[in-house]
Amino acid sequence: MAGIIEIDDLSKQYGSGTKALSNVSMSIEEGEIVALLGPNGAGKTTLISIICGLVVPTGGTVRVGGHDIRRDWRAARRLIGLVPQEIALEPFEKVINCVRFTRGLYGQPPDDAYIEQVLRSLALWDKRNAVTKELSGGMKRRVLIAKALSHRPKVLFLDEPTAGVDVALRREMWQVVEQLRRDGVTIILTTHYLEEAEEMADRIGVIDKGQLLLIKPKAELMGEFGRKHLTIELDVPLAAIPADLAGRGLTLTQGGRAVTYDYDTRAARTGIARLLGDLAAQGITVRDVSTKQSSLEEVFMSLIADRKAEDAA
Ligand SMILES: Nc1ncnc2c1ncn2[C@@H]1O[C@H](COP(=O)(O)OP(=O)(O)OP(=O)(O)O)[C@@H](O)[C@H]1O
Repeated sequence: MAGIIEIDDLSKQYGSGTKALSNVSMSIEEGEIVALLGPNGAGKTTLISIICGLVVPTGGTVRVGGHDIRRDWRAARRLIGLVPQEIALEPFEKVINCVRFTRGLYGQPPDDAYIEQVLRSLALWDKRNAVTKELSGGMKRRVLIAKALSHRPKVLFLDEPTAGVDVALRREMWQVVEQLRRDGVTIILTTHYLEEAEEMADRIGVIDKGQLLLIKPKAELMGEFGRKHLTIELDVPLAAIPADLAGRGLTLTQGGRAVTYDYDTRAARTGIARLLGDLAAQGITVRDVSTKQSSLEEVFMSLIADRKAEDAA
């Protein structure tokens, strides 16, 4: 079955000559949350802007709900809401009017019952008559979401929804997104916060230099690229890794009181049993062991670093 968004062989070269996207294809299912990650200038905003009809592609096609975004742009755009990164609100307008106007701009008839539902779901109903300049940063962002939802889109784009906001506000935003997921809205978000993607996304796409490096379910990505770190706490501190254990990828940490060992979770043999045996053979006694899964941040950094190494070769 075709996804709610079907992107096929999409490319964009700006007039300046910059190739911002190269042959990107992906399919997004209804109800999914997809996080797009990539360094600055990777092409994420260009991709979102093309789908939302703000930038014209130089090649390829995009369909939203089966509608081609160029030939059938009106129908495609009706299905889309965009929450931009920058907060731009009319400062002296009441919250409820901002949302009503946006709905009108989409050519939709007034529907105050629906707008009430949206404002309530975003915990803005009590603030409906406040002018936007009186709102906190977190509330303003929620007004942007309310505006983007005002015409009942099926797909919501969030461009760096929590850029520059504090941890408490970020968590609040995650809860809003979780609520939208429960309402069945398909969400595509860009973020520089890896923990955000790890927290919210079903699938993660990594874009670098205009190319989609991969798009995978989060769990699969972590399993495939993830490594585990084993920390072995020692009874007696070591001054150095014994010569017999050199070349085994061990690092002395905690001022010699621990040894860390990185291993591939997919490997047939992790080497842990052998390592513990070899430590015992050296007369090194172990106080405790613990393991830690590498974070998405580490996975992402290693992906981008591999690309840089390939480019340099
Ligand atoms: N209107 C434009 N005209 C010319 N070049 C542009 C334009 N918009 C973006 N670019 C270039 O296209 C490339 C991709 O930019 P884009 O904004 O899509 O990246 P991004 O992944 O969203 O970056 P960031 O994370 O910094 O927002 C960059 O090299 C950028 O300089």
